[in-house]
Amino acid sequence: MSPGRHAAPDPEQEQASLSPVVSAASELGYVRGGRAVLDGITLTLRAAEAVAVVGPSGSGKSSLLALLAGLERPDAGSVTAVADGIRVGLVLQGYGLVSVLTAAENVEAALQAMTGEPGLTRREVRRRADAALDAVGLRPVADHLVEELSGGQQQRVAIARALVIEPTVLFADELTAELDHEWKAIVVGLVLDVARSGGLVVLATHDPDISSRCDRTVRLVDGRLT
Ligand SMILES: Nc1ncnc2c1ncn2[C@@H]1O[C@H](COP(=O)(O)OP(=O)(O)OP(=O)(O)O)[C@@H](O)[C@H]1O
Repeated sequence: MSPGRHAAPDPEQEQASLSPVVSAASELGYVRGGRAVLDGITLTLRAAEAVAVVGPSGSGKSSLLALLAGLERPDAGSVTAVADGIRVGLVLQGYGLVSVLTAAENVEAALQAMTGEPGLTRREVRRRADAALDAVGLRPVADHLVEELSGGQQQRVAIARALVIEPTVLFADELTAELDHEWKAIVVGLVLDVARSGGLVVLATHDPDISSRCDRTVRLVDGRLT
């Protein structure tokens, strides 16, 4: 037996073996309607991890995601995106799709908005959009207007739009709220693949099936981490 095999882990060595920090929140405060929606949130998020944000309705999960994604500004503290070249995929409540465009056009728009992909031909954009829609079972309705799709189909378009850019960070709010059991399992697998490929995934969820598949859970109660 090698000497020191049972020695306590060296904290410095443990730190070195952790994945790089992608985003860090420090003492975040967020006030809306005259009350503290989030208070004193300090959180370190690393590459290659899937983090579930759980807590009762109204505890601040969506607000925390919005701050981490840079969609809202904190009233106290800060969010720092540490890694370079972050490509962020978002699946928000309400989805934010353009209802008078087709499913494929919505997904293509995300690719076209991407910087750093010179020489992406029209044909290649469509090919990638079709592949992303195929992964969520929507290839047959790729040319349908979003407003003609069901809620669950619209949710899957939003997921395809987030995944098509091959995100290095993915924030999703109630990712599978409108999906049946079968699609839920498939979509959660696709999203967790982002973390398995070295990305950061942050999922706000009420669903224990989803949080149990994540690497780590952070719990909010009344805007504070518990
Ligand atoms: N713009 C706003 N104005 C007033 N109150 C707000 C605003 N945004 C959020 N809140 C309040 O902040 C609290 C947290 O909301 P948030 O949507 O972040 O919670 P949540 O945990 O995601 O809830 P749910 O699980 O129901 O989606 C709620 O009480 C909400 O009413």
